Amino acid sequence: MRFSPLITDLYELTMLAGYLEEGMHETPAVFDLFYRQNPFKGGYAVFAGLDTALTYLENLAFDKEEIAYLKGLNLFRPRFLEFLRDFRFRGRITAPAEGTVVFGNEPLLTVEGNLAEAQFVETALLNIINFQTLIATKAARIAHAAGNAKVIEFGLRRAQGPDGGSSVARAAYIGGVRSTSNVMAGMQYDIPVKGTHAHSWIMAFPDELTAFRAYADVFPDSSILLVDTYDTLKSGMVNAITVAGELRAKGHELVGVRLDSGDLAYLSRQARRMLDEAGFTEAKIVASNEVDEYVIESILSEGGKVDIYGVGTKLATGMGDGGGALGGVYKLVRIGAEPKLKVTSDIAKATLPDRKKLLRALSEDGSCIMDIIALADEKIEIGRKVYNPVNPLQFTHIPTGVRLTELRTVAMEEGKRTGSSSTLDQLADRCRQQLACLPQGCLRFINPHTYKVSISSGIHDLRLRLMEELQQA
Ligand SMILES: Nc1ncnc2c1ncn2[C@@H]1O[C@H](COP(=O)(O)OP(=O)(O)OP(=O)(O)O)[C@@H](O)[C@H]1O
Ligand SMILES: O=P(O)(O)OC[C@H]1O[C@H](OP(=O)(O)OP(=O)(O)O)[C@H](O)[C@@H]1O
Ligand SMILES: O=C(O)c1cccnc1
Repeated sequence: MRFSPLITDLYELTMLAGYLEEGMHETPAVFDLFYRQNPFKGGYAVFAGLDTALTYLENLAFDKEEIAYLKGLNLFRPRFLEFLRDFRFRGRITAPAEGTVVFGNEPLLTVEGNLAEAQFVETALLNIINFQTLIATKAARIAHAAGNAKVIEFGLRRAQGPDGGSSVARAAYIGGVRSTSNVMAGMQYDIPVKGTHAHSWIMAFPDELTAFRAYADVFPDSSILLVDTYDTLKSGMVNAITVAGELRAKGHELVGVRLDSGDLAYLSRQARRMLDEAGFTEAKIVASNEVDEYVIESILSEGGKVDIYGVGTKLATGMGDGGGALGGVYKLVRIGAEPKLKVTSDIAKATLPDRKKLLRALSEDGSCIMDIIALADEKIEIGRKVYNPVNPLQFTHIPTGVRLTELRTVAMEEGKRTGSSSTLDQLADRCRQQLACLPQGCLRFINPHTYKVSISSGIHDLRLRLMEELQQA
């Protein structure tokens, strides 16, 4: 799939033209992509979007029409337009695998290349990684709340445009949502497609029973009937059970019913009772209507009997406190041989300089203990002093008995992928396994436990030295 290189902010192009004029375009540079606060005021994020980002980078090239369009802006010199003809990304990408659980301040993607290519890809990489990571995280929260119940993604109609809808389905799958109603995403990413029918199907027929019978006739082995058009318990459930009986008499089974309004806890309990009493113990109950992780928790706390949640708007738009968008940023951390620091009066916003590695300390049973951000060539040993990245007065030591693993690998070298893509199932499995290894409190929605992310003494000392140098300058 080709992404146009014009999927960018104008300033990436003006800076690129400027670097060319200044003769800086070939200077080696390193950028880190990271976010500061976990989305949804939650305890973690699920990294997603890498494969999409690599596809973008691998195919990055301006075609004739795009260059002609830029020429028509009367902004750029001919030499720059000429330069764009052979412009490609030939750098290195270091990143965690998709589905990895990550935290604020951790370098996610590190982009190394010449200043021209490494700067230019900022906007597109942020667009891809911010959105998919946000949605994978929301999906993981919803799937966690749902427990043994399954979740179908119903969000296309409320997603941020048709392409946003496809990214939603992909990222939601990584986060633990098992299927989508989005047929294009099904074809593109081999995600199982699932669905029921709308209220308009019922309204198009003279009455509800006739509508149910007609649907069941066409789909005798895959009907989920929407029971809330008139009255869920007095009409919808009664008619659905009639049709379930008729189907069984012909050797078929009703797959289930869908509730789309009212108190989903109460209605699902009643619907379950009615289905069971009529002998349809295997028929599933699907619940939809502005469902999110909080609604699911509430339904479960009241003994709701939902087998499958259909989740649309709140998943597809990453809605929620601290949601809506992931605030990932892209910062220069090294240029030429010099580590770089962006300082503000707020140390929490000062960037972490230089090329880094990201380590995770695991206990013997694989539980996550803490993450450590260190300089790429720094030796990190058990017992070493490490610092809180936003409050260097707080420090701790890497505990004994842990095993340190590198969370990131080189995913692209000289503009080419270093390995083949994983399947979405492998990415979703990784996410599930990693969430199971987090401290339990990180998964809770209200005031989650803050997972410890520390910086090494190497980064700490380098940051202090650079800050002092800047103050003296
Ligand atoms: N047991 C429950 N616990 C918490 N929230 C619930 C429960 N049951 C339903 N909800 C949520 O309450 C809200 C119900 O909203 P509202 O009352 O506007 O819908 P409705 O009138 O039932 O349906 P509609 O307006 O779509 O016909 C939805 O967001 C739904 O997800
Ligand atoms: O509520 P969401 O999580 O976004 O899930 C998708 C919703 O989309 C459909 O109805 P739509 O909202 O189009 O109309 P309706 O609810 O008024 O029938 C469906 O019936 C769900 O209610
Ligand atoms: O198949 C469904 O029931 C469905 C699909 C999209 C949105 N709401 C419901």
